[in-house]
Amino acid sequence: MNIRQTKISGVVIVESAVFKDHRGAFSRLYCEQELNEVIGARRIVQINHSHTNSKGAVRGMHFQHPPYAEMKLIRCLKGRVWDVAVDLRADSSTFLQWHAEELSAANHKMMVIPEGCAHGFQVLESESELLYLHTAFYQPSAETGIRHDDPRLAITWPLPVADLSARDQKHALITPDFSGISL
Ligand SMILES: Cc1cn([C@H]2C[C@H](O)[C@@H](COP(=O)(O)OP(=O)(O)O[C@H]3O[C@H](C)C(=O)[C@H](O)[C@H]3O)O2)c(=O)[nH]c1=O
Repeated sequence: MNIRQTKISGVVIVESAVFKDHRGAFSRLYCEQELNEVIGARRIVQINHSHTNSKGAVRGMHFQHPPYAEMKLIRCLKGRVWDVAVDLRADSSTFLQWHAEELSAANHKMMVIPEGCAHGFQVLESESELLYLHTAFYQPSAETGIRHDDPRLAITWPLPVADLSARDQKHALITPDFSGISL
C-alpha cells in the first residue's frame, strides 16, 4: 500500500496494489501493519456503508467533536465520488483549507481523514457506494457539520450540487471568530 501525503497534515491517500486476472481484480483495503505510520495506536471500531442514488448529490461536511473526534478511512466500492476533507484544527497551518480526491471503485484509492477534519463528498456517478472505517463510535451529541458551500472554505464541487439532506442544508456558516477545534 502506497501512502501519499497531501498539503494537509494527516490527510493522506492510500493507493493499493490491484491484482487483476481473467476473473477480475483483488486489492487490500486495510492493513494494520502497512498503515501503522498513519493509524498508530488507533483502532477501527465502526465500519459504515453508504449508497447514494443521484449524480451530484453531496453528503457532508461532517465531523465529531472531542472526545469523540475520529479518524475516517474512506473507500469507494461502487461508482465514483469527489471526496473532501476540511482542516478545522485550531493549531494547523492549513486551518480551513481543504483537499479533494476522486475515489472510485476503479482506482481503489482510500482517503484518510484525521481527527479535527470535516468530511464530505459529491457523487460523480449515480448509485455510488462508500465504505467508512471509523476510529471512534458514532456519538450523535458530538457530531455536527459545516456547510458544503461555506464561502470561507470555497470548496470546488465538480457537478451542480444536488440532493442535500435537510440537516446538511441547515449547518451554520463558519463565523469570523471560529478559532477551530482543539484536540
Ligand atoms: C454516521 C452514522 C449515522 N447514523 C444514522 C444517523 C442518521 O439517522 C442516518 C444517516 O446519518 P447521516 O445523515 O449523518 O449520514 P450521512 O449524511 O450520509 O453522513 C455520512 O456521510 C458523511 C460524508 C460523513 O462523513 C459521515 O460520517 C457519514 O455518516 O444514520 C448511525 O446510526 N450511525 C452512524 O454511525
